Amino acid sequence: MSEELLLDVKNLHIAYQDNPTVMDVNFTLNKGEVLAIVGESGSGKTTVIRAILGLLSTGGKITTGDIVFEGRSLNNLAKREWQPIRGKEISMIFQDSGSALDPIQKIGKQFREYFKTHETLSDEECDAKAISLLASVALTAGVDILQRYPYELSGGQRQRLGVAMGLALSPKLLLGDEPTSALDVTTQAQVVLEMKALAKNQGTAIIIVTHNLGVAAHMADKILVMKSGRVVDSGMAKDVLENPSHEYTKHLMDSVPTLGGGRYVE
Ligand SMILES: Nc1ncnc2c1ncn2[C@@H]1O[C@H](COP(=O)(O)OP(=O)(O)OP(=O)(O)O)[C@@H](O)[C@H]1O
Repeated sequence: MSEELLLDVKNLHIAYQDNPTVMDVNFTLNKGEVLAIVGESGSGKTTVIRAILGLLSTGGKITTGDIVFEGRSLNNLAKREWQPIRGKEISMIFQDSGSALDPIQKIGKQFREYFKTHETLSDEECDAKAISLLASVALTAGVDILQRYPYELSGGQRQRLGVAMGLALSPKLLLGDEPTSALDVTTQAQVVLEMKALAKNQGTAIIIVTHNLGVAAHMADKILVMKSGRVVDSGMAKDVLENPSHEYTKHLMDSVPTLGGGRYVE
């Protein structure tokens, strides 16, 4: 794995309507590396990854600190400066990818439009690329899927589609906000593995937000544990899992039925 620095989050503080919500978050991510952010509901995980993509929800603001992506600060970028970054350099997949898709447009058309916002490709080239991406997330009936509407897919298929779309433009960084938590355990395991393999092939780094330490253990090179807006534990996944320094991490560990995420791959 390359040791080249991709993302440097420094002394990050975020407030909603002047209420401090995220305090003093620091971490780095190298190219191709996978980081999992874990922690209880409301601890600030989503806020951190939304800040990276400049998409804090209403009232949210970075009050101190910096987010540096490939040597360039992402703080205070203008809307037009974000356009070439979102999707192409940094993309995001959500808990329910279906909700991010247009319900009244066929999937093939959505892929074409997505590719064409960043590349000059014919319809046929877009379709071929989409089919190959879909195959890499185990959606092998690609031609048929391109003809369907999002609601015509199962939850697991839609999540796979979300992963394929998130990685469609070979971004350098993929942000996943609980991308598998709405799925049953077996499908979760498969989608996690597919996401990791596809990202690895493209050299894409991942930050995945999850409640589930099993998913984190299974996917991540590094883990960041958040509680009440602060980082309470962080480091290489193996070290954090084998030697948690904070009581809260130990408590999270106790709630994973099979250590090391075994349940997710069996
Ligand atoms: N737009 C907003 N305005 C005000 N407060 C907000 C806003 N969005 C989030 N918050 C608050 O910020 C805190 C952190 O929320 P965040 O969604 O980042 O947590 P999380 O760790 O991702 O939680 P979950 O696991 O439940 O998604 C919470 O207390 C939440 O209520």
